[in-house]
Amino acid sequence: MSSMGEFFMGLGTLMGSIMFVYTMIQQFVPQHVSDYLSAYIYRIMEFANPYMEIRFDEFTGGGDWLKLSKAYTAVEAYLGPKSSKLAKRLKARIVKGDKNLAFSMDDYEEIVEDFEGVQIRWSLGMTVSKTKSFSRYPSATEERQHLTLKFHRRHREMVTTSYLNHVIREGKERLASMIENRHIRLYSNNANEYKLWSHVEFEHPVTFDHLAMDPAKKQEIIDDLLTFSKGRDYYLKIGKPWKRGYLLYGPPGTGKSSMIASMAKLLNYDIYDLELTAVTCNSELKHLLHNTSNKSITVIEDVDCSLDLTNKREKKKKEEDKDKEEEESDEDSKVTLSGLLNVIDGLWSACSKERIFVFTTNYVEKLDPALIRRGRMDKHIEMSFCSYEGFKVFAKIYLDLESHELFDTIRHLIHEVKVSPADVAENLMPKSIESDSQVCLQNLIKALEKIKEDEKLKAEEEEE
Ligand SMILES: Nc1ncnc2c1ncn2[C@@H]1O[C@H](COP(=O)(O)OP(=O)(O)OP(=O)(O)O)[C@@H](O)[C@H]1O
Repeated sequence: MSSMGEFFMGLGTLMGSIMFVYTMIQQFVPQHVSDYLSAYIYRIMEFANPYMEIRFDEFTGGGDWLKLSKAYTAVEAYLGPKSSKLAKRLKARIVKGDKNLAFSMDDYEEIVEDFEGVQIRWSLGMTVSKTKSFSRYPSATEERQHLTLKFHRRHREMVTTSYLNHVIREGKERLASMIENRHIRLYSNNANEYKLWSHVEFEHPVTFDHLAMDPAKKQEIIDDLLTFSKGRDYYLKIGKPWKRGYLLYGPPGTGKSSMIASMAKLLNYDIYDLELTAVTCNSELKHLLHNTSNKSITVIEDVDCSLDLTNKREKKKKEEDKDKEEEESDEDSKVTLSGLLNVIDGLWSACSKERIFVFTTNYVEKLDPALIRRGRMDKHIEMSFCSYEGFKVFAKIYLDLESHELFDTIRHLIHEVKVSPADVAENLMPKSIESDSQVCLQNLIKALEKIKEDEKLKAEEEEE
């Protein structure tokens, strides 16, 4: 390690001397001679420097279309444990859910590791953009990190093949285990004006076990999700992007949001809660979706309320010619149905893997058929009023009861009225930890009888 350090000191002195002499000469020679000399000096310096560099930038792409580099992320993960052992200056942070501090290399810090007898130097640098823009995405465009790998050029072959393969493989393995052990994140696109997405740790305790619905239907959904998550080879074989769309529809309080939370918990995917009304145009929508991660669920809740995405468009189409319709829909909102279809279904959708889209609505009949056709929304799931099976799930969870003489009365009542699972849960839930299960069941019966009575009165009024 010291020999590499000594060499760099020696090399630095030599370069410094050459530059000094060159600066002196420059003052006395004409410009064209100076240009000629600088080209030569550059070549001499390159020749004298036996070390090579490979740089990994934090972001790839250009302008506003930056994407976090996968290679950088893998290298960063690989260097994590090495930094805490080798670096003299470290950054420390607390990772939520972990008792220990996590360490990484500080800015401009270097570490040297030995790989099969070869010394390899890693350093963390920073590029700060000179032009301070006032765009919505300053963090990505103005301050970017890069990791640089330095080694002797006689090891070029080994470093660019076996060493880097080893780095990327180990980094990816570490990333996978970090993702498995970390908390699911809930991202939102309208919480912070300086970031595309802000996130919180998603700590919702609901799982599929808590969902009150027909057990066979629940199992079908679980199987579908698990098959999807293991479907890498299948999607490659059929030549389609690895993505799946779910449409959850049904009245309020039937568990659509709880279903999304359960899906994320089952697959350990992050959730991107996309608030369409906060998106100003199709291009911003594209940018937002381009910056979501693989293994994630993008959710658009109450899609019927989100801009002009309902079958109004279909009706208009019949009445007016196409150009006029496009103009009008542009006036209504900048995010158009075709813009949305393009990001979930077009070429852009193939830029990521293992992605789920979930749309929810209380009014499925209002949606444009183009939005929900099979292939786009692969699975349509009706979340409906509470069934006797649903009630049994709540009774088991809240009261630890699997049977009771009052269950029969409840079975008949639930069959006769339309009551949402949310209402059943609300009325059955014990008012205090000590509440008697008999009392809880009686409360539910009273509530169901009241609903039945109200429905009867309403029907009579409508008849009159
Ligand atoms: N099928 C269900 N299983 C278990 N709990 C449910 C179910 N449906 C509703 N709930 C309970 O009712 C509450 C509201 O449910 P949730 O928000 O998931 O319904 P939703 O269909 O998304 O409603 P909305 O359409 O109004 O957004 C939750 O606290 C949840 O615990």
